[in-house]
Amino acid sequence: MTSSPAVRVAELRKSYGHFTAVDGISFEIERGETFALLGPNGAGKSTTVEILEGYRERSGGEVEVLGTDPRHASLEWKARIGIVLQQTGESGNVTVREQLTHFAALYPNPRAVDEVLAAVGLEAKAKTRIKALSGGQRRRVDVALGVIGRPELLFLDEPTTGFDPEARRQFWELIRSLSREGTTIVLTTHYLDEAAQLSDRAAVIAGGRLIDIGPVGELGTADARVPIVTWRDSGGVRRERTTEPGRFVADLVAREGEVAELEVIRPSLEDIYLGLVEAAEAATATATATTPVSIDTTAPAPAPATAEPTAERASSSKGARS
Ligand SMILES: Nc1ncnc2c1ncn2[C@@H]1O[C@H](COP(=O)(O)OP(=O)(O)OP(=O)(O)O)[C@@H](O)[C@H]1O
Repeated sequence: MTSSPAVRVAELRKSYGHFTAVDGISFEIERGETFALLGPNGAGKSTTVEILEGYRERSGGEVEVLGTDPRHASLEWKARIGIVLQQTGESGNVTVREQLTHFAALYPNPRAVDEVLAAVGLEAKAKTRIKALSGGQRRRVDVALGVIGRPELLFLDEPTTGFDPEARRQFWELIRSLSREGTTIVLTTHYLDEAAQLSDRAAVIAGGRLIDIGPVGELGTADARVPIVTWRDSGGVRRERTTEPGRFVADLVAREGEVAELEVIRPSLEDIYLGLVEAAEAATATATATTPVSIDTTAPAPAPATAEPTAERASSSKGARS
């Protein structure tokens, strides 16, 4: 058992032509941690994760995943990693059980197919062909394929998109049980409640830069985390921000007796996240506005950013085969 982190990223950079998608990001993920990567569309999350998975080349910086540079990943290394992609093409004529059985055979120490079927709530659909499943049920197959190989490190990219509320709760339980078994989990999601429920720590990325990182309850400034007490009196709904909500409520009740619609609201991860992203976007806009632009009429026009073909990522199981 080694104590090196599961993931170590130092000054990671990725450019697509002239466009810098990831701009010097550094972080570490401890073994056994559930770590969320948050950020608006186009922030650079998928690019970062694809580099960690070994499906995309980086332009600069250092990356180590389970002690290996993903650039030089072996088949053995790939078998230790599970991947649930944002979108997969898992469809076809085979049944759910056949698909899981087929992929389980590719790993040295797979989970039992029945155990995985139960964990993702697909027992009743085991004999159904994948093409006959609903979108949310197919997503569950994606998750099942990501965990069947008993990965040490599991990447989940928007795992619960299309899940109904019950399926999401069930999925959260699955992730918690994987985490209890010691699996390291890297979660990319736009559902901030999901990140708050599941993650130990989170990183927020915007414009290719890391704008905050820490335990989910400690992101943002202390000021942004100040609770708000709300209640109703004859003048309408009242709100008060206070770092001592208990004392404030005790004083309020001592003064006015029982008050209507009393609530102590702590800013959610979503509130904190939106504040962080807004501040980062405002800082970028200010920096852009104050940077003098010199126009060199003799210089050739810059070439358009070259689009790099989308990295050929595949489900973990395919990764293990290739
Ligand atoms: N193959 C590519 N060629 C050129 N630019 C790309 C390529 N892939 C991504 N980009 C650009 O890099 C930036 C980061 O994209 P990325 O997919 O990493 O963002 P993201 O944070 O995962 O976004 P989302 O939340 O929408 O999935 C975007 O501006 C995107 O347009």
